[in-house]
Amino acid sequence: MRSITVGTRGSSLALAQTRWVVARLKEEWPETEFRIQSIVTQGDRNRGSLERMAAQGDKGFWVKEIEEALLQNRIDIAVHSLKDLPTEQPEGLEIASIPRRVDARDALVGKEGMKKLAELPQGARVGTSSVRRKSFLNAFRPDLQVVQLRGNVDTRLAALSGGEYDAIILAAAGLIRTELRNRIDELIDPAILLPAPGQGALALETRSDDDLGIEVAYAIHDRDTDDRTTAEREFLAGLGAGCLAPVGALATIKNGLLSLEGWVGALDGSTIIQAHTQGDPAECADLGAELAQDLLKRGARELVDAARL
Ligand SMILES: NCc1[nH]cc(CCC(=O)O)c1CC(=O)O
Repeated sequence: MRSITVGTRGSSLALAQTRWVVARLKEEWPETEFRIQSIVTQGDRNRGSLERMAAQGDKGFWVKEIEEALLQNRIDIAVHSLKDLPTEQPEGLEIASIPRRVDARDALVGKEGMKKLAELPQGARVGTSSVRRKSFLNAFRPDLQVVQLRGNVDTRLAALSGGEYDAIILAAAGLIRTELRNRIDELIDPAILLPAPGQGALALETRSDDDLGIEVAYAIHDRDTDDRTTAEREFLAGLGAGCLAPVGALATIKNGLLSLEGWVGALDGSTIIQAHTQGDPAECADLGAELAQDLLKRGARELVDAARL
């Protein structure tokens, strides 16, 4: 029996999404044995210094050790949250497959009586770790107190029960994949808060010369999700930004037409630049790159750079 080792981070979300991937792969390749191996990354070790890493422009802190394990043949397929994966692939590695996206949206989880963003009382304390969500909250509801909230999904929910926050915002996909869908009080309309590029999608990464690993991973590839997230990630790359920038993007495909929304904001919400484009899904990469150029002409670089300082 041939055996494939699938590597991922050790968080409950990483393991849940990897078990999902392996179950799907097993359906396609019943004769193959799959093992799961968890790997500790720099992001897991140094939670407190995430901001410093972002300031230094370090983009790979959730994936570096996992990519080393791939390159050293310790694992054959790596499972990442696509939004954590830098837009440039290291030499010798490639994204072999992007499975079907779950839900790209952000979710609000609130205390009793704090179940909708628009209905939160003045001054409510909202926890989030992301500069994108912070920028948006400051723009949409400047009266709210945006409070730092770090850690994995379980830690964040525990902080909410601990009473430190009135509500928290996190990716819906993370809750759905860890079977906490029932905790979601509101799926925030992307017309209000655009998700992070690639949010809610996974990436299966392999060695570029591993034909077997690529073939195995590709069996669960989803073309629509690939086109959509390619447009979003080219937009992010075109802005010269990474996953810790105040950048939102969401592509949808309807009747054979890809629509892409892009957004960049100042951390304090004082400035927001947004734009929209649409076209043939086959042109997804160009659509993303062009939208980035559009926003750069309107001052987006300054906003991306300001968030780094
Ligand atoms: N940056 C952490 C991270 N990376 C992926 C997810 C959620 C799952 C996804 O977006 O696919 C999360 C947590 C969050 O943003 O709430």
